[in-house]
Amino acid sequence: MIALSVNLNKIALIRNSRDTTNPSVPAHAQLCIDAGADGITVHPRPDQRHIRASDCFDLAAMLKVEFNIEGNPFTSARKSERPGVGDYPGFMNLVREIRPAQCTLVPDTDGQLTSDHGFDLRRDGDRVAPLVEELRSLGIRTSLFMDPDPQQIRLAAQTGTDRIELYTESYAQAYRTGQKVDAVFQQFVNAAEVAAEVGLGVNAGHDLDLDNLPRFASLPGLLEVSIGHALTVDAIRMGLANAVNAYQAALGK
Ligand SMILES: CC(=O)[C@@H](O)[C@H](O)COP(=O)(O)O
Ligand SMILES: NCC(=O)COP(=O)(O)O
Repeated sequence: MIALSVNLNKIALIRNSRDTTNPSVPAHAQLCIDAGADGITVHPRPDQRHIRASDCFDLAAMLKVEFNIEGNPFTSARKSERPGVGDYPGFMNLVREIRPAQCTLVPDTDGQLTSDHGFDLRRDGDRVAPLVEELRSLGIRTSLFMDPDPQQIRLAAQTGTDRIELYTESYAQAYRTGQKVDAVFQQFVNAAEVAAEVGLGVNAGHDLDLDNLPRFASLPGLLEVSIGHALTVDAIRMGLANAVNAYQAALGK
């Protein structure tokens, strides 16, 4: 069964547009869980544009399902520029204190609009491996955000990580345009086969939606998808519980 981890970034984005606690991130996490979500994902960025460090602590205090915290491990602490909002402690400091079930390392720079590439482990593998070792020593399952590149995935195994998360934007784009969907999906199949060969679990995410998910769910060995943007948009139309049910159905569950 492929786990559905709902990313709550966009719930926090709506909240941050006012000085308010509405919508409540923990309350919406509970709605997702009550509707059958298998996990909750957040991506606290240094500018705290959506998920704040405080959200991560609030979620950690109430979640009874897997908590996956995603982010760039090399970000440093940053003072909040917004009155009443706590400072960003730095990604690794946050994860060390919370110790979520899973931590997905993502090579985003601070100013990126969204995540748009996987790790280059030829360049950064020596920096990433010690962090993977530390996180695993804290009992945290690790995952590295990767492009569907077999050579990079082989390098990921050398870091000691438990899993990779395949960055699925190229598949979503192919699906949107109807261009070369089979060929692009085959790249992900090849990547998943290499991951299995080198002993890595396979997660996936970014721009998965109700249209492209059923086909992607046929990926061999897929363990988990984390979905936020499209699911939140669908929830505006059909309600959050119905959206979670629809995504679970799209996963064949
Ligand atoms: C790594 C990834 O693709 C997502 O986890 C990320 O959370 C998207 O970030 P935004 O919600 O800030 O676009
Ligand atoms: N890791 C992907 C994720 O958590 C959500 O990505 P998206 O569905 O918001 O594009």
